[in-house]
Amino acid sequence: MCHHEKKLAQAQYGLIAEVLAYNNLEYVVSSLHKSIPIHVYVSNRRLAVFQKLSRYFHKMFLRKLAFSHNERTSMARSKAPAHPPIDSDNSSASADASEQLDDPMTLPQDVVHRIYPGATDEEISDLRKKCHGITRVYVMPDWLPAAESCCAPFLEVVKEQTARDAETGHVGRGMMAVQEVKEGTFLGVYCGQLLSEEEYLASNTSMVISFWNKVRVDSTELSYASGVHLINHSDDYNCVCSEGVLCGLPVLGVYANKRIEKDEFLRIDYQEDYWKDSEVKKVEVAHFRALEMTDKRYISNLKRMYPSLRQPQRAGIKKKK
Ligand SMILES: C[S@@+](CC[C@H](N)C(=O)[O-])C[C@H]1O[C@@H](n2cnc3c(N)ncnc32)[C@H](O)[C@@H]1O
Repeated sequence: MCHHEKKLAQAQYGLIAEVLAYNNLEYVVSSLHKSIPIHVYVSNRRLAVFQKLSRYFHKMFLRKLAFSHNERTSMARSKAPAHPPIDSDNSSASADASEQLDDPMTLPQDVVHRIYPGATDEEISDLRKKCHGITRVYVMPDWLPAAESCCAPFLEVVKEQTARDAETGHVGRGMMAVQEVKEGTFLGVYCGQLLSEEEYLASNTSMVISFWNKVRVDSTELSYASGVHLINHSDDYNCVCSEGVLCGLPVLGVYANKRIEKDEFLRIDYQEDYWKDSEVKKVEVAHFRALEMTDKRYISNLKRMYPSLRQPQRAGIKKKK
């Protein structure tokens, strides 16, 4: 790998999300895949770097995919156990993958959830027929390129998410749904700085996510970027991560794996490794925001729960006719 390529690889992994989220939409780059029409909106300034990254990541990650079959996504707190290098068992898969580089349709389809921005329902069903094993298709949501921040309009960053056990206190920021979210809804791309193995080992942050058991994305520096990096842990989770390919680039998408109610907190399973040797004590987080006594919804919720409150009985003696 030449120096320039290495620099590119270390560029913000989240660029793809950033590119899509910018308001300044001047270009439409189509057909990154030869056989599938894909449209990506990028700003003028970022077009060149985007095209370069696209080619580079495409090559690099197809190779990774080939040997990362069945590996699960997990949150990585800091020093995770060293992952085995590409061993001889995998070398044939890796070689196969290099041969497949020009043909994205030969990816190991059972682990790849492809994301096709801008695809219509017809195109999606057509894709499903053509590519066996596609289990999840993300369609680029309208809010992604248009939003001022990349956070979905139906999500909100909450400053303090409480623990379920009130005495335990808070677990820091959290993400909440401000309207009902259907099962399967795409919630955002996990973006941040792509870390090398050395950088990862030297880092000491709780904001690194590792996926394909090889790639680590550090979201420490992000201020908003879709907010999915702020989702707190719960064993009783309502969203999951899914490795995906967006316009030929690998992304880590987060989606709702069940219906999420209005005012419900988003929760994700960081998995056991994250909590092993952690200084932070894992607690069960609140699933819903407690409403202020003065909140209008508090009163209407009470009325819903206790219908008798709707028409308060007047004390007093009935007048005789
Ligand atoms: C990826 S960050 C999530 C966002 C974080 N709350 C913040 O404000 O930046 C992970 C950190 O959140 C806290 N956290 C998340 N879920 C938790 C839980 N169930 N119990 C205790 N702490 C939790 C821990 O401090 C953990 O290291």
